[in-house]
Amino acid sequence: EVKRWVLSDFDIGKPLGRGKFGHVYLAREKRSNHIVALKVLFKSQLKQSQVEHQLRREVEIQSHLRHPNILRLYGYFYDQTRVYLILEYALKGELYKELQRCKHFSERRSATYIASLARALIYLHGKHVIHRDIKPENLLIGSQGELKIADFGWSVHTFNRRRTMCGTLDYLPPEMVEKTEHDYHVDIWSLGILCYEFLYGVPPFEAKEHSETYRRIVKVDLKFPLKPFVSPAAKDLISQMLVKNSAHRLPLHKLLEHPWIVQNADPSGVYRG
Ligand SMILES: CC[C@@H](NC(=O)c1cc2[nH]nc(NC(=O)c3ccc(N4CCN(C)CC4)cc3)c2s1)c1ccccc1
Repeated sequence: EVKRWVLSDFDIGKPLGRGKFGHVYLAREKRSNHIVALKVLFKSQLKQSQVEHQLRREVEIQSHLRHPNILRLYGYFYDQTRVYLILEYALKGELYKELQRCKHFSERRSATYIASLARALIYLHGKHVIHRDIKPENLLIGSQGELKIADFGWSVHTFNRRRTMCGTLDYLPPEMVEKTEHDYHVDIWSLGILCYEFLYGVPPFEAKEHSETYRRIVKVDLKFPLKPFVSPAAKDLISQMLVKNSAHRLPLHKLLEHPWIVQNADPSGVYRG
């Protein structure tokens, strides 16, 4: 009984943002007056980059997920030239812009976000899904200030593997940089990178040249600046996640019991400022 959507089912509003292969618009479904985000992707660009299979997987995976910190995908449709994804509207926008505005987040805000993302990843991994692209640009903020993981374009079911990668290198764990096999531990690494960037405002292995970032990642050349002040407990958590041997990274359920999370994360998963 899957509904066949068409563009005329929606009133299109202002453009919300843009990403690879297309734009996302505010939209209202006419019959229900339900506000959604309509992601419009160009078939020509998808074909050119041979990512149609990735988009099919994104839709397949995201449409079956139900979690407060994972952006809902309600449906999709296409016409001659474009593919449309009907997505949950995240009212407070893009996390990376908020991070740019604040420079870096407090320990309480960072811990609250990291704990909610850990719970979302536990849910995902429980469904044998790896997101593989956890970074500020793929995180949105809902109406209550809660984080929503968006853009499952790089997610995979664990039984199949990926070959090529593109986009920012900063979040890649050693095993993906060295193109060895990888599994759900990659998301633990990326969450550690994210925690560092929330607290310091920059990712830990950032460098001018890609080759230098590569070298720092595979070496796990982790340094903690003196400014801004970050507690030893936070550094301890990050150091337990950014571990080269993926099997030795702190498991996500252990992360939720870590003293820094227990003492700083708001139990509701919502940062109220
Ligand atoms: C994560 C990238 C991805 N984006 C989505 O899928 C997206 C899905 C989705 N749902 N809701 C969104 N909300 C917004 O984008 C948004 C942006 C700014 C807003 N504000 C402006 C400042 N103001 C003070 C508060 C309100 C509010 C909502 C987005 S983006 C993407 C990928 C490819 C192509 C397009 C988009």
